[in-house]
Amino acid sequence: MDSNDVSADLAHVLYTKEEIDAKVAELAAQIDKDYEGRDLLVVGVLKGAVMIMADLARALHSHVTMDWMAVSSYGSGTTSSGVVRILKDLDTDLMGKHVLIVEDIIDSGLTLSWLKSNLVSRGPASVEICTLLRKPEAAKVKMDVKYVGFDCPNEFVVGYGLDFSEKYRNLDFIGTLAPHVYQ
Ligand SMILES: O=P(O)(O)OC[C@H]1O[C@H](OP(=O)(O)OP(=O)(O)O)[C@H](O)[C@@H]1O
Ligand code: HPA
Ligand SMILES: [Mg+2]
Repeated sequence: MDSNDVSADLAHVLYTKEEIDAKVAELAAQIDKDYEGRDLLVVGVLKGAVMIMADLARALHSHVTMDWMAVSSYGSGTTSSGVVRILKDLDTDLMGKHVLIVEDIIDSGLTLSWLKSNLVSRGPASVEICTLLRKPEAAKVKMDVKYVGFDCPNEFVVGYGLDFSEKYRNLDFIGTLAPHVYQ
């Protein structure tokens, strides 16, 4: 095998490109329906949400504007520190806007629960959450999430925006990392 082949670092494929594409189309159709007649601001959470944002935004038929926020709670490890830092704030004033936060994953839920209350405090008309993945067994806080792609196993996952030490974000599928990579 090519020593540069990333597939050697993966234990299992959880969601193929085709499964992700179908799920994103499903989420977009539901969002279009729910926000019919309303302008929507989609907020992508850098960097993990780049792939889902790009694909979801293109699948939406509603009028949307896009903005980005960068927060970090993981650094280079595999567990959340719980300390959320804003690395880049929004350029948009949220007052009176319908906001949809778009995330790649809800793991402990600490990042999004902090982010949601931060955005709610800015006076928007509404704030909802769309996440491609959620780990129900890892939840440390209870959160109301309107749009969920897949409930996934409580394992460290990579691909389609999700990284381990900044690697594997570019995979077009999602898989679990082989233990030898992080142990
Ligand atoms: O539910 P939680 O346990 O808080 O974890 C989820 C968050 O962690 C990851 O971001 P990370 O901080 O690794 O930054 P990144 O998006 O740049 O990879 C992921 O993209 C979510 O934002
Ligand atoms: O399982 C994960 N993989 C990659 N990044 C993450 N951030 C939170 N959970 C994860
Ligand atoms: Mg990360």
